Amino acid sequence: MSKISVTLNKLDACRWTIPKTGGMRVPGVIYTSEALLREMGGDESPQQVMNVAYLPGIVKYSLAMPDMHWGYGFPIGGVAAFDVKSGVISPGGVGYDINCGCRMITSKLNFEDIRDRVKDLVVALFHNIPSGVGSTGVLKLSPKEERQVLTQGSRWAVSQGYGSEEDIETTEDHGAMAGADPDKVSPRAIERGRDQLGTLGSGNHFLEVEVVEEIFDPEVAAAFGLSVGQVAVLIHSGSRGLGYQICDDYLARMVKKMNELGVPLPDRQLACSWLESQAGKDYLAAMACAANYAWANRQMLMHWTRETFEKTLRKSPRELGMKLLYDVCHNIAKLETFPVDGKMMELCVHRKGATRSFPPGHPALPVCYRKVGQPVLIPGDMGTGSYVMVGTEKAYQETFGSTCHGAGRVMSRAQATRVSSGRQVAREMAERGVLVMASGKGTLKEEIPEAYKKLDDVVDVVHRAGLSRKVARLKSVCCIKG
Ligand SMILES: Nc1nc2c(ncn2[C@@H]2O[C@H](COP(=O)(O)O)[C@@H](O)[C@H]2O)c(=O)[nH]1
Ligand SMILES: [Mn+2]
Ligand SMILES: [Mn+2]
Repeated sequence: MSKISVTLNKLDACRWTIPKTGGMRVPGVIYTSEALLREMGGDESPQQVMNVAYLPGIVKYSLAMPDMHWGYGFPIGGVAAFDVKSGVISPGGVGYDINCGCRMITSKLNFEDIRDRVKDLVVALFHNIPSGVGSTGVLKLSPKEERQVLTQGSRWAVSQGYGSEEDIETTEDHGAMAGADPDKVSPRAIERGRDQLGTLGSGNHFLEVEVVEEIFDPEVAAAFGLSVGQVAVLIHSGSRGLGYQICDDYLARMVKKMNELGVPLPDRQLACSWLESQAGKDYLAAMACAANYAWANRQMLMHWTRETFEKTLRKSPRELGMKLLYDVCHNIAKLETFPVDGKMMELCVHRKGATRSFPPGHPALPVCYRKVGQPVLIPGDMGTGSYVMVGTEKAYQETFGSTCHGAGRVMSRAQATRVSSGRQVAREMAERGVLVMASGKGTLKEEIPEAYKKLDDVVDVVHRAGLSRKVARLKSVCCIKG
């Protein structure tokens, strides 16, 4: 990567701009705060915001959210939109874990109902939800079944008895992205996807039981079915080895053809293809397959979560009332329409570690949320919990309908492991009132809360900037990690 120094000009309390210099086609805009910027130290993600601005067809600006940190090519927390006619698509702008995302399940339970059963719950969840590096699930898909998963997404899982029609209604894109073509997925990726459906993954992926601690917006909270003291579950997982392999395959194909693009780029990791080229179309069709796999995956994980609650607490589905609040993706590229300079424009919006944040009235929202806006799920770390926010008109106008996706790392995994050397992380978490279990030997050390920015700080920025509004804060009670 060529080294260029980054000039950051403060625009207002929440925004810094990077002026257009060199080969940049648009300026950069970073949503953050003085404190978060200071904490980032030497992280090279502002440089990456600049690099993304070199890509052909980019519209308005190259954006980053306050949870930003270094990623492959594009920063994590990055958002960039490209004209579908003159722009490109880049696998590094989506990320290796295609359609990594979160889903939240609300319940009729109050913390009092589980207070004495938290240990039983975490043990049962850990036992029933396969997790860890390369973990395999209970299914070994036939080639025909896997093609169905890749094209039908959540609907395939529901057709097999994992959940209900109602779950599909409250999943982004109804849990299936159009245009998925399994013929654009390599045999190696298909092989990797065969036995990993219904598995959580490793490290940062988790399944967490949480309790609603504070409500900020009573009207929206009521529409989302949230109240203080209520028990909810947050699941964070993605497309497993299949998505990783698709990203890797298409990066290799696009890197090989970088010269054909005819546009000098500051970083090979920005490998991309014209949206109208065969490689661009093939990547979109393969990416949609991975997105659908991830939705089916989270649907199955949710099904086993419901079953685990039923068996452990000896309650019926009706008594538990475990309802899918919403499922959002935070690593994706989507063809969407936005106003640009007073005209509606067809764009390919890359959200890499960024969440869609659509406003009230948007036709893509389920009818039940159309009056209030899209639920936005923002996890923090295993010792903290998460926020539920709501999408806004400001995000629609300013950030191609996007907001942050989490707290975002401040330490690499290696750094976190060094810092926590000799510490009993599970015990520390228990002292904070969170029971944690992990598959990976080093996972808890890599995932210490200090490895992430403070969730309150990140959420404050997007709330003050108007990119999404606070609805509720939830506290972790127990968590299983990969
Ligand atoms: N509530 C929890 N949040 C967590 C945990 N581990 C990570 N995180 C947050 O999730 C996002 C996900 O981002 P990704 O880029 O890794 O997909 C991350 O930024 C953290 O803020 C957890 O155990 N519980
Ligand atoms: Mn992921
Ligand atoms: Mn993720």
